[in-house]
Amino acid sequence: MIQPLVYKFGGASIKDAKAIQRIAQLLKSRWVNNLVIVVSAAGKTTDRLEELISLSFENKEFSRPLLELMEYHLDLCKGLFEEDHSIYARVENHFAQLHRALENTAIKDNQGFFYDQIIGYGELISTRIIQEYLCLIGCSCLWQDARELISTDSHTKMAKVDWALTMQHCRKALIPKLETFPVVTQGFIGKDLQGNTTTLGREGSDFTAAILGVSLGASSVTIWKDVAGILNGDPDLFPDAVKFEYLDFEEAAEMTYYGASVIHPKTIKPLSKHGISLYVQSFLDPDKPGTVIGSFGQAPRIPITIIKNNLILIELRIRDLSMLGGFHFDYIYDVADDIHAEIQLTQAAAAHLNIVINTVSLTDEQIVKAFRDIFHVKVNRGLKLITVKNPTTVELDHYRRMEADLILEQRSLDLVQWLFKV
Ligand SMILES: Nc1ncnc2c1ncn2[C@@H]1O[C@H](COP(=O)(O)OP(=O)(O)O)[C@@H](O)[C@H]1O
Ligand SMILES: N[C@@H](CC(=O)OP(=O)(O)O)C(=O)O
Repeated sequence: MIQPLVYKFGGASIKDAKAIQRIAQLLKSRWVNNLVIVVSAAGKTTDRLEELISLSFENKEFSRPLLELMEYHLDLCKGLFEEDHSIYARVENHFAQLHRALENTAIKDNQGFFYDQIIGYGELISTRIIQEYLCLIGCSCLWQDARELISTDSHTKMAKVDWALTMQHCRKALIPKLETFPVVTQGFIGKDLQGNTTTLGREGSDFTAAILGVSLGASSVTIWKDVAGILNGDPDLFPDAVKFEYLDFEEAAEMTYYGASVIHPKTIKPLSKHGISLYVQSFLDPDKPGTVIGSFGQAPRIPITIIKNNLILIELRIRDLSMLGGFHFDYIYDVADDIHAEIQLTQAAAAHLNIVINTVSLTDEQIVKAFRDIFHVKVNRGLKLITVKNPTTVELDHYRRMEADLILEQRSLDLVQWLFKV
């Protein structure tokens, strides 16, 4: 069989009926059997589901916002299907299940588990709508439950992928289907060995596309976004940002690590390992080339600015006055791993160490407890990290003017990072 192709569409690309019609035309003009279409929840559905989950935890009334979310999906369908189409009953049925799940007090005690059983409904519903609509316009395709493909551990809210099992499932369950029909499946969700739904972390659908791309030995993965490609800064913040035509895997991975939110940070590594090119293209202008991420070697040295908010600075001072050594670094990375915190920056001095992490769901108490055996711990919240790769005097002068709020600066030859109080 010809190598599969993976396309991924995020929430913005399917936020209303017009947007769905646009991506359906994009797909129709590129229609081939061996296409895997990974889709996220429509618009801001996942945010709405998080709000419903919080209401349910607090034993507050959630019927009204749930109804509004259902109305949003039914309205979306009205712009695409005739009144008597079976999709309406299907969507209503999903919402009835969702209502029951939100009421299920038996699983509410385990908050992470409860979250995972509910948050993926957005994807389950959106993929039904997209698959039915594609069939309606003559693009016959199959709906595939991603949980039958992506196998994970049971870690809630950010499960780890079991690559060997996932590859097995993809070969067995997906490849035979792709011989005859393209497949529409969900981003973001998987299943653990007990058969429970798991999730890959917020905005994890890009990662799903990479997992399926690797597991199927795809020829390429294309992520369709509302931007022209990867730019050297977020266009919402830097209107003059320029697009990269080519970007090396390493450079792209670094950008996502420092916080460029255009691609989920876990997406690049597996694709790079298997030499599968990643295309980032605009669903608003699909015929225009976007950015190709691959093995190109050194990228042009233009400044790249990445801004990341809501970070936590943890100041660690060694308790027994010994000097900082390899043991301390091993220790903090192990602890960070245990508490599922990602370290964004470290700065070391003789007997103390500053680390910046991005896990805001941890309380100060949890953070202090995690490190206190070895360190005195101080936690500072709500910080902004600005990272500039290949800085010129323009960026250096600009950010130096914000000195009053500067908490920490770190510089190397081709990278400057500033941590600011917001
Ligand atoms: N370096 C960058 N290049 C392009 N877009 C960026 C960059 N950094 C941040 N963005 C933002 O990423 C957004 C697209 O990502 P996202 O909204 O997560 O897409 P989706 O939900 O469709 O997966 C753009 O609208 C843009 O504002
Ligand atoms: N719907 C999920 C997963 C995702 O990746 O969405 P998007 O592709 O729209 O960022 C979320 O919002 O977290």
